[in-house]
Amino acid sequence: MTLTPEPASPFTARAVNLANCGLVVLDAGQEIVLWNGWMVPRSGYSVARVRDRSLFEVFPELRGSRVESAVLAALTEEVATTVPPSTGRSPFPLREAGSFDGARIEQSVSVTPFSEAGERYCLVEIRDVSGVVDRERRLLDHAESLRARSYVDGLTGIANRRHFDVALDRELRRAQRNGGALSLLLMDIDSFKAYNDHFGHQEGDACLTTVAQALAGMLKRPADVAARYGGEEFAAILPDTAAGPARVLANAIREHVAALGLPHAPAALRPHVTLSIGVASFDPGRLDEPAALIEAADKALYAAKRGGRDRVVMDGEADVPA
Ligand SMILES: Nc1nc2c(ncn2[C@@H]2O[C@H](COP(=O)(O)OP(=O)(O)OP(=O)(O)O)[C@@H](O)[C@H]2O)c(=O)[nH]1
Repeated sequence: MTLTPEPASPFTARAVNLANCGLVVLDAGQEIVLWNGWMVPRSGYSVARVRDRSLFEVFPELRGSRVESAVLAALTEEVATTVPPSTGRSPFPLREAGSFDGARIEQSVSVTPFSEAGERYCLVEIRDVSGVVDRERRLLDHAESLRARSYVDGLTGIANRRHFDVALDRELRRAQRNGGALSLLLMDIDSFKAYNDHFGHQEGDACLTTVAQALAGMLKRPADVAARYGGEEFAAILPDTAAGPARVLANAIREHVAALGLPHAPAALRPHVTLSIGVASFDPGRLDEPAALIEAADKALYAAKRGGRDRVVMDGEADVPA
């Protein structure tokens, strides 16, 4: 099985053929002088097929690859190189033993120069790292899905508070830079304690989810963010939206939620679930930091509650007595 410049002892040949990786030795002319048993079923080439042929004649697609550079560096400069698995194509057209139409195995290739009896050679070791690469891929996918989930509210499926904080900061900076508009809506389900007390906490959760989805459905622009701000409180970040259009949208959201006709508790103001909404808009020098904007929207929301609920109050109207 093994091909060497000098006949290998049966003991050495057996060990080389048992190695759990591809072992290929090239002479100074890049011709194959050793091809171990691991290579045969994975490449489909027997020792006889590769004998005295250049590695690059056997595998023309290696020309111009990192493996060719590594072989040249080893044979001309005696430099050892490891070619790690890459996200692109694996260098050698090797497949699982016995499967010639399956996927290429992922490979880590090292090329090491050595001299023997005044002749220069290089040893090419090819390891099957498919398992490791596969695990890494799955870990990356998992990390990505965890990252995505960490920005989503587990109950309602809309953005969570963390997402809201990041988005508000980003959009405020953008508004600062471009001198653009930005509005923030803070929304609270009216008399939600009564809802929970009457229907139970589970029904309360279902109601929160329905309202959250209804809110998200009302925001049409890609940069708009609908978020669960806290318990039964929601927020909407509306980039490029001045106070006037924000009021119109806030009223549309309020009406849309009311029109869902979700039955409310007898103790509530209306027979159906309603929202109170506070609106504040980016105002350079006054409301240009997240905390200030949130405080203004919260004050407006509080005024909406004091004013009788099921209404929209704008920043600035908040000080008007109910
Ligand atoms: N089911 C459910 N209830 C929640 C959740 N988070 C907060 N709540 C409830 O929401 C209710 C909020 O009540 P309050 O802050 O007293 O306000 P309210 O009854 O909505 O009254 P107003 O806001 O003044 O209209 C509390 O009973 C909380 O327990 C949640 O995740 N699920």
